[in-house]
Amino acid sequence: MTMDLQTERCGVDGAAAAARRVIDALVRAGDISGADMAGIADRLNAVADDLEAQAPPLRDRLVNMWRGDGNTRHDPAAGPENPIAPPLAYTGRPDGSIESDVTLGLPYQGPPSSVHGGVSALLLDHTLGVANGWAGTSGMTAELTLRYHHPTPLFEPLTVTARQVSVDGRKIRTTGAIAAAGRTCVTAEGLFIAKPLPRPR
Ligand SMILES: CCCCC/C=C\C/C=C\C/C=C\C/C=C\CCCC(=O)SCCNC(=O)CCNC(=O)[C@H](O)C(C)(C)COP(=O)(O)OP(=O)(O)OC[C@H]1O[C@@H](n2cnc3c(N)ncnc32)[C@H](O)[C@@H]1OP(=O)(O)O
Repeated sequence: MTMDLQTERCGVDGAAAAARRVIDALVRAGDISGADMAGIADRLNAVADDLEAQAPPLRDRLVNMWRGDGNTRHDPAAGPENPIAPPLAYTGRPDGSIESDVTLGLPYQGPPSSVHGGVSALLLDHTLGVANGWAGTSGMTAELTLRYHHPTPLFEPLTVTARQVSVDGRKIRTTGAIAAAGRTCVTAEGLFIAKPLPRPR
């Protein structure tokens, strides 16, 4: 049996998805488009003014972000309420592995038509962390070693996988990979140190 690791949906998801569309469309359009960028900047600033005027105190939002004890919804890799997250949606498997299918567009570009190496590192760091959560022993990333075997393509389905390999005292070792069309593009090995951090309450 597998399990969908996404948490409950809530209202900000729709606005975050729209913001994600805007980011993608802006990067896609650029200054060679005929778009009225000054007018678009005014409209986007008006949206930001509205949100800023209604935002709760930062402390309240932090408490809200860290409610519950499971996966969070705000992180920059899988957070459905964070517009800079693609976002990854995980499936956890009984063998301890987790998997996410994602296609990345121009905002994540590094080399031509390829995923930025730092973006791959972000996605793998987070995915290894979620694999630790799925396995039941989580920690802080102490070391993350990446090997970039082949360019990771934009605009094509990618599979991001991870699994916890061992727990030795406080040291947790976890591996993961990003593959495209069955070809491994990036592999990761992480050392995590178990260290409970209190959630803001
Ligand atoms: C990650 C928690 C998030 C909270 C989530 C809550 C619930 C989880 C539920 C589901 C999970 C879902 C999502 C999570 C997804 C993603 C997670 C994102 C991960 C991150 O984005 S995380 C940010 C980046 N990360 C940091 O910001 C770390 C900064 N750093 C420190 O906070 C400390 O540095 C720390 C804690 C690493 C160690 O500090 P410390 O004082 O606790 O440990 P200490 O020094 O006592 O060492 C004990 C033994 O570990 C060895 N050791 C220590 N560090 C080592 C290293 N670098 N390399 C090799 N070995 C090392 C020592 O050599 C000793 O080994 P020995 O016992 O053999 O002597």
